[in-house]
Amino acid sequence: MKFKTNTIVIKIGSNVLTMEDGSPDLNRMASLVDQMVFLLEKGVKVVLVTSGAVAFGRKSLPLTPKTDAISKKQVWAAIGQIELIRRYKELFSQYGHPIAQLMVTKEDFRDRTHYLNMKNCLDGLLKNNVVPVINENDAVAVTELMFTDNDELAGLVAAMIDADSLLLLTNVDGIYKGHPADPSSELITFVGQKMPDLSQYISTHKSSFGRGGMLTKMTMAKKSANLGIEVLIANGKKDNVLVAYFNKELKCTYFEPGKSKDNHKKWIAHSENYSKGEVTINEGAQKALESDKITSLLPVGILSIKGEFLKGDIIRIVDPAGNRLGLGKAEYNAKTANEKIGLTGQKPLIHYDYLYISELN
Ligand SMILES: Nc1ncnc2c1ncn2[C@@H]1O[C@H](COP(=O)(O)OP(=O)(O)O)[C@@H](O)[C@H]1O
Ligand SMILES: N[C@@H](CCC(=O)OP(=O)(O)O)C(=O)O
Repeated sequence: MKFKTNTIVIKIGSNVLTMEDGSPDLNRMASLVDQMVFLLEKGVKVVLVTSGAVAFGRKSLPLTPKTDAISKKQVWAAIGQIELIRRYKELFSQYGHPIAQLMVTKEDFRDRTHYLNMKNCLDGLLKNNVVPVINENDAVAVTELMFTDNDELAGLVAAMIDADSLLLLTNVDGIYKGHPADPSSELITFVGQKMPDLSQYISTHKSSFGRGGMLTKMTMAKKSANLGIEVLIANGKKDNVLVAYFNKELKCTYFEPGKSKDNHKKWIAHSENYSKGEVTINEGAQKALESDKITSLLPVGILSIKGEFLKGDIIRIVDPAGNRLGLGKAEYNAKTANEKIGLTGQKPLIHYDYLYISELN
């Protein structure tokens, strides 16, 4: 197993930062910061995606059982985030390492301008050796504004900054063939690009404070690896986990990275949830897009168009039977696209540079 260590996104799950009774595990947090500083001093650029706001808030302000689930999450997150970031600030300050806080929602990944603004900020922080500390803005992110969990957010951030590695720290050593608590379950240590789906091994069980569970971790890991980022799922509750990572001795589930390194395509590949419309293409166009040739999607290959989209919006591409083929950025709006359906000699609806055809159809 070969690890590269230039830019790394480290995601720390709530359960890593909490003890069994739910109280913040400040010793664990301190140890992880020590190790992040170790990585920084070795020249690694570190971006931290951290959960823990709700868990920290829950401990400091008990709410009556009558409070509804959404309000609870908002109140605890709003209270807990200050505590969480204050602790990180104190711990990194001991070493003189500056940190910065970014609170984001799904909406911030939705359009290209927001996306590029966020990327510009992260690039600026990294250039100035500041560690960005990112969490979802749970106080405002409710229902459709929510990420599935911070694993999804970490994957989006890793793609955005073109990270080399994504390390998802949780409370188990990785993905097991079976329940992790069962001693006969075997840890899957390597997931190759061509390996079949692992979801059969994953139960819906989550840790006490986790949100998405192992299935989102695995889905995000696969997706990020397909985009050329190596991904490791490892146990953040184990001492020296980051040092072991640096020394290439980490016990974990490692996802082999694919070859893609194209940033536009990374953004598009992660945009499924934000797509505004759908275009059905004919068999000829499907063959061309799935071949190794550089091909844009032309109106002549389009059968029909659904939804209202504008220039710059992400649209889904489906085959004549409605199966999903990929995603792309529209070069013009739905009205113009409808007028051009089936016509030759027209500007592409999706340019190759902004086209992502999924390898996992
Ligand atoms: N096959 C499996 N291998 C490993 N863990 C699994 C598996 N199936 C379910 N899990 C559960 O997934 C949990 C980790 O996911 P999650 O609770 O979302 O963690 P986090 O809070 O770190 O994001 C583990 O504690 C484990 O109970
Ligand atoms: N943003 C939330 C965490 C949400 C989340 O994804 O939690 P986890 O599954 O533990 O990574 C918080 O800070 O409490």
